[in-house]
Amino acid sequence: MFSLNGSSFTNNSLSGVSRCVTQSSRRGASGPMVVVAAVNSNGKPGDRNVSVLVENSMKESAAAPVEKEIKSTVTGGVGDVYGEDSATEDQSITPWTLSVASGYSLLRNPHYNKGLAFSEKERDSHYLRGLLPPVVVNHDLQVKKMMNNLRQYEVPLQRYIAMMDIQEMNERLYYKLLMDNVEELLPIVYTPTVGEACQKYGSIFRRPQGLFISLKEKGKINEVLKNWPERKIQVIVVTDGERILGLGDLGCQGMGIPVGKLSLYTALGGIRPSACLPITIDVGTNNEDLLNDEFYIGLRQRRARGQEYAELFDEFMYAVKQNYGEKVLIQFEDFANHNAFDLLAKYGTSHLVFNDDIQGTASVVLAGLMASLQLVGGTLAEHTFLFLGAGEAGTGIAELIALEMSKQTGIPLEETRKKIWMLDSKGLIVNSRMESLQHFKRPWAHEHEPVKELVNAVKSIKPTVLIGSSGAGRTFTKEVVQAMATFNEKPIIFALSNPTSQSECTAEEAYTWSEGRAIFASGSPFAPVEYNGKVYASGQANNAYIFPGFGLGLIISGAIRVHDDMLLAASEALAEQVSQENFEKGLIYPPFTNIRKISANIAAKVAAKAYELGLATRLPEPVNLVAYAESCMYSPAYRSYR
Ligand SMILES: O=C([O-])CC(=O)C(=O)O
Ligand SMILES: [Mg+2]
Repeated sequence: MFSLNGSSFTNNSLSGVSRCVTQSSRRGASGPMVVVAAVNSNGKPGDRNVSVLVENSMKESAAAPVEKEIKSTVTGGVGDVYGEDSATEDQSITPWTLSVASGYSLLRNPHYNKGLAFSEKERDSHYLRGLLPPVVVNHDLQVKKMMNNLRQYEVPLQRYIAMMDIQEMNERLYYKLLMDNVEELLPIVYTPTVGEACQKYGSIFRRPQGLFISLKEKGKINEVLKNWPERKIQVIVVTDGERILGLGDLGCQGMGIPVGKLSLYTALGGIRPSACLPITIDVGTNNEDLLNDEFYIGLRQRRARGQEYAELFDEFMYAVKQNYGEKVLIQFEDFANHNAFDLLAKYGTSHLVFNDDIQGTASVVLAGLMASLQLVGGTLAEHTFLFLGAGEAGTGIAELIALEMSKQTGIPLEETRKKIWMLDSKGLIVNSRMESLQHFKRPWAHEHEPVKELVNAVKSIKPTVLIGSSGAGRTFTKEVVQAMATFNEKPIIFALSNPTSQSECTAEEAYTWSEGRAIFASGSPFAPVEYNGKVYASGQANNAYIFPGFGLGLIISGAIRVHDDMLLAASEALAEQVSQENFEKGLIYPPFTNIRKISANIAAKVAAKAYELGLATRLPEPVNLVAYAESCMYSPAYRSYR
């Protein structure tokens, strides 16, 4: 129920407007205020079948006399809850209604705006007459026009900015564009262009996206969360900007990453946009260039560490739980190693948390390896792995591979780990270095003489699989790739570091130097390569394949914790989606064009695992989880407003 005084409401899907009202009314604020009441068809408050009347009351000063206006009521259909269609919501609360002060504000609200697609009837009933030119177009034509416009821009960053503007103008157009043109637009809103966008985020800054929580907000994070206009949050992606892709410390400008990841949660995984919350924790930056950049948008100080950092983070984590409950998924993204492992360990037992760089990357790479075995033969345990880079991605992947090997063979984890070697900036990780190793590297120290150079490690260990997770570009040299190709008929080479500039080698280098024999995948996309008259298309081993479906699976099952077995389930689900036709082209990942179907399959396996492990709270378990996952997905189709 709602109360006009704003003292109580129970619908947890309230728009931000109504929540603001509730707050300001409670405090008796004298500033600009919007009073929201929910009424039933008789105009009485408190019915489920609500109309929301928005009344603008400007009581601020004599210059702004009380202004009352009750205008248009926009009503949606069954399946939508407060303007959002997703069965991850309670479907019984329908229909939804939104009142807007005027047609003019409707056109400026990205959640509801349809632009030229408003019908004649809608133009009549929502005060839009004259505010739009006469033509009425459909969604498809809008998409076609926007794609034509986007393609005029030759510089990817310009396309990124144009996409930002579309998102701010018309959300459903943005998501339809992205979904209908996923292969073309993923490299724009996501890796690699998002990396450049973060580097220049201050300069291209327009309207803020997401929530910025800096040291200035210490002690007030609860209030900050309440400033966000949505109440029913299902996924948070949070970064502190210290290790943005392979680009290093970009401080507050790392915000592009949570924003981009959450766009994918919606477009690829079907989580409704209003349930997604991008957050950047700003504790400063050690990036001198940014500290001296007049357009930098973050705190101009060096990074807080130790207790100051821990306290801010703790306050944040508990405020999140308090505001959004224990089933909100918190995805950690692009933290530096030293924080990434600690935060995951610290909050993994009290919150629904997932580190995409450790766990999402691991799951996508394991899926690619499972698929590769169809091309090269053998079991996982029969292969030997060498990693360049022993940080979050490298050790995360290694651990998941070792776990899967152990499950398949019954050999203890300590033993399966011995099939996996790692080389960091100081050389091969060997027992004699044990004392000085960071804790997350220790399980990977094996008996071997010290080796400094990658090429020498390759020659000595003779891996069948070489994985780059170093963040350092062009480190798989010709000599390294050629060495891999001398003792492997089909060397498996994954150059995972992002963006493209940091990739350990290019697709062209991998195919050319291995004489077309490599099974190659990379974190950032590469165009198909022609070598000796044959075209080689490579796969993108990017966690974008996993996290949207993984998150959907957690949400639809009401999971309260993440478990490694769920990651293994996600890998299996993804590997199963690689078709014979894909294999024939040498592909070990399915194309992104089918990503929603892939995500539904991943979600179903993850959810099934959550039920099996007793970690699911949404009961009863749906009979057909794939169908259920699909039915839960957000659609960007326009609603018609009565
Ligand atoms: O964002 C991406 O493309 C993959 C990823 O998580 C990273 O590189 O940190
Ligand atoms: Mg990342």
